[in-house]
Amino acid sequence: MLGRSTIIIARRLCLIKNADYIAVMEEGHLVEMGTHDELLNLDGLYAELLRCEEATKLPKRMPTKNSRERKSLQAEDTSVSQYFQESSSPKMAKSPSLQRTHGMLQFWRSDTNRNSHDSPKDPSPPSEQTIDNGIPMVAIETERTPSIKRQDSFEMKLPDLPKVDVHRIQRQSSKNSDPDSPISPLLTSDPKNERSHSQTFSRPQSERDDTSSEHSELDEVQHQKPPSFWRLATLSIAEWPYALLVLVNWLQHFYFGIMGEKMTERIRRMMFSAMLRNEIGWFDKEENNADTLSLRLANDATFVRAAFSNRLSIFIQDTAAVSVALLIGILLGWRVALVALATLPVLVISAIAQKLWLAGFSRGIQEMHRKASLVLEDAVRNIYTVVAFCAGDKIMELYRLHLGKILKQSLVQGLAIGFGFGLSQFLLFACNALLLWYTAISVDKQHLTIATGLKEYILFSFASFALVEPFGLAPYILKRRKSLTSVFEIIDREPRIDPDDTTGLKPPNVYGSIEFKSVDFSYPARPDILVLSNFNLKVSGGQTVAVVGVLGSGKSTLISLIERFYDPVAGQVLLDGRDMKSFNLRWLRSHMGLIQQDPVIFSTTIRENIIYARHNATEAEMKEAARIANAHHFISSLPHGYDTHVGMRGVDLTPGQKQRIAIARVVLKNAPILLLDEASSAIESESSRVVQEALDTLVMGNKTTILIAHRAAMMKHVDNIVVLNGGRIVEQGTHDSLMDQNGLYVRLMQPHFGKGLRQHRLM
Ligand SMILES: Nc1ncnc2c1ncn2[C@@H]1O[C@H](COP(=O)(O)OP(=O)(O)OP(=O)(O)O)[C@@H](O)[C@H]1O
Repeated sequence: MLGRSTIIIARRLCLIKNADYIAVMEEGHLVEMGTHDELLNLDGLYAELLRCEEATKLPKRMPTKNSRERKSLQAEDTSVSQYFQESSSPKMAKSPSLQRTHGMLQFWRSDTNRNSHDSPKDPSPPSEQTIDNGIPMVAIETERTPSIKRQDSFEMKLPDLPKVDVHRIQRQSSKNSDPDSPISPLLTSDPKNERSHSQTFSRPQSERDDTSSEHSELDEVQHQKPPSFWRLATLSIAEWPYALLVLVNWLQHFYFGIMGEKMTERIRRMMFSAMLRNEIGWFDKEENNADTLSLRLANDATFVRAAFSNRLSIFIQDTAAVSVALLIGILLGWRVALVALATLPVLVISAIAQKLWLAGFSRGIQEMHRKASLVLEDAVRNIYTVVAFCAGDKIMELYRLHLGKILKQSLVQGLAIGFGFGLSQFLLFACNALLLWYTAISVDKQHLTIATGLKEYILFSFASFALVEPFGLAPYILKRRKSLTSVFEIIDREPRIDPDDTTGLKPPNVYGSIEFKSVDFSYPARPDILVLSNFNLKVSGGQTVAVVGVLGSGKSTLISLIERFYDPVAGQVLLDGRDMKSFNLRWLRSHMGLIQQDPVIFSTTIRENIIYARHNATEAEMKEAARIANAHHFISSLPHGYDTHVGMRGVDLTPGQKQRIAIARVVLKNAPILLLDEASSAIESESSRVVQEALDTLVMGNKTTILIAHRAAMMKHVDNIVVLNGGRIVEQGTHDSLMDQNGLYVRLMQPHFGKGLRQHRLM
């Protein structure tokens, strides 16, 4: 360490003997300083510490030759410790100087042991006035004035409260207790007697006394042996439950965990299939949008698991704990058990009130926070408008207003919550205090021993927690009962149009004639607005009918009614002269090929997307369908061909490519009825040409086709054109006849004209 300043904080003093300076600290003060030799000559704290360190190096316990010698040494120890106990008050014993003295006493004891071992015939301790090195005890006490700590002075200032003479009661209770009873050590055990359990069960005490002197040495030798594994088998009855507890806990979590996982999986599966079974009208509702449903699927099932599986395990555990506690409590002392029972309702009410109180209050604030965050959401969504109108300050002001309201509400609620919470806490502690008070009274009146009293008190303290816990769960379940009911609402709901209904007709042949007979229709989400009113239309089998009209005139609605996504409010939709409702729904839909305005592409491969229509289609059939749809060329040019993944909802494809895949799917399905909702926009011009060619090929067949079209070129090839306005047919005929009429149809066929027309609603 040459050329370097070194500061060592030493715990082993022998390491710093050669240090230039040794500083001895006590309670933050420097009390001694000097070299090793100087400090030894000073014979102060350093010397004392050194002696203690030396003492700890000695063997802790020197073997004694026989029990008589040990007894005599114990007697000496006792006399010396009595000397210290008597000569210093309990408060004084806490002072550091006296602790040091005590450390010296320890040192002296070991020294004595060593001496006794060396010269057993002269076991007498040194004079009471001197210990080791002849340092006078009195001198130590007077030299180092004991510092009185804060808690000492606090204790001294306490009023002289009445105290229960614990020692007297315990002496009496130990006299009264039956040592031969096998239950007594279990029921009256205290930490001091804890080790006596196995002794009690193994052998009566009287026998032990007789043979104690002979066996004590043997016992000692046995105790010094390292415990073997088989010693586990000799655990006493009191110790076995702890081992069992581990096993039972493990089993509880294992089985309830499995049960919970299975339950979650089953509920999710049931919810998912129940959701898919519902009619389209159900999905139109605001509360059943995709985001909400996926959230419900994720959260509600987990909640049911939490409510039933996890809570059930806690409930069973707590019920068992309370029952056992009550039983033991009554066995130990029925009086205290009755008082504990009386306090339980108060505990339960206070716990429930506390949780309901908190849940109720937080709900209001949460709602306010939600409203405030809507301001931000609105601003972010319309950020261009906000920035363009320099409306940032205005939005900020609005948000500040919301926050101000929340602050005001929170202050009021904070006070109320504080009071409610305090009250329920008070009740909790008051019940505890009552129990403790009554236990003390029972001990004082000698209805109970102090050990039993303490056990009863601790037992009921734990039992009250176990009792309150399941009731505490009630508000959680109440609060989330909406989720609980929502799960069963979804699972138990009977769909208005049931795809799993197997009772419907499945005729072997379909001619494909479709008729709308006096149909009134409004969407379930907007029941007051009639989209179709007294609508009549007949499409013969194999005929191609084009439906044109302004935006929102009800064209797509016709297709939805044919597919039975919805049922008419009044009137009938007929297939081959029979009400659509009389057919089996799966059969009906399998005879229709639908291409929607915005084609649906699943996030899988192109192959999977095409064969979605017919899973047993061969490779050749699939490719032929793609060829008819003008899709084979572009698919083959992709690196993975038909096995190309199209990304989420087909984001990797252009709208035209998506449209052609959808057409290929319908071609593959080869259904006798075609329903085409032609996209009027969103297809790039190049793609538009190939898409239109594909559609033209599709329409040219001899299938019944209902086509929502926007192109004049297409209209020339159709058998009948229906012009809709406000849910009514305003014109009908071939292209040429309608052109001659020079009505709405002519205007609609002018490029981009139809979009400017407003529809007339039927109310
Ligand atoms: N699911 C729905 N729920 C409620 N109203 C709807 C629903 N679908 C359509 N509508 C309304 O019904 C009316 C007719 O819609 P429809 O889609 O049949 O018109 P469209 O003529 O096909 O229009 P577009 O050419 O834009 O597709 C419109 O006013 C529309 O807003």
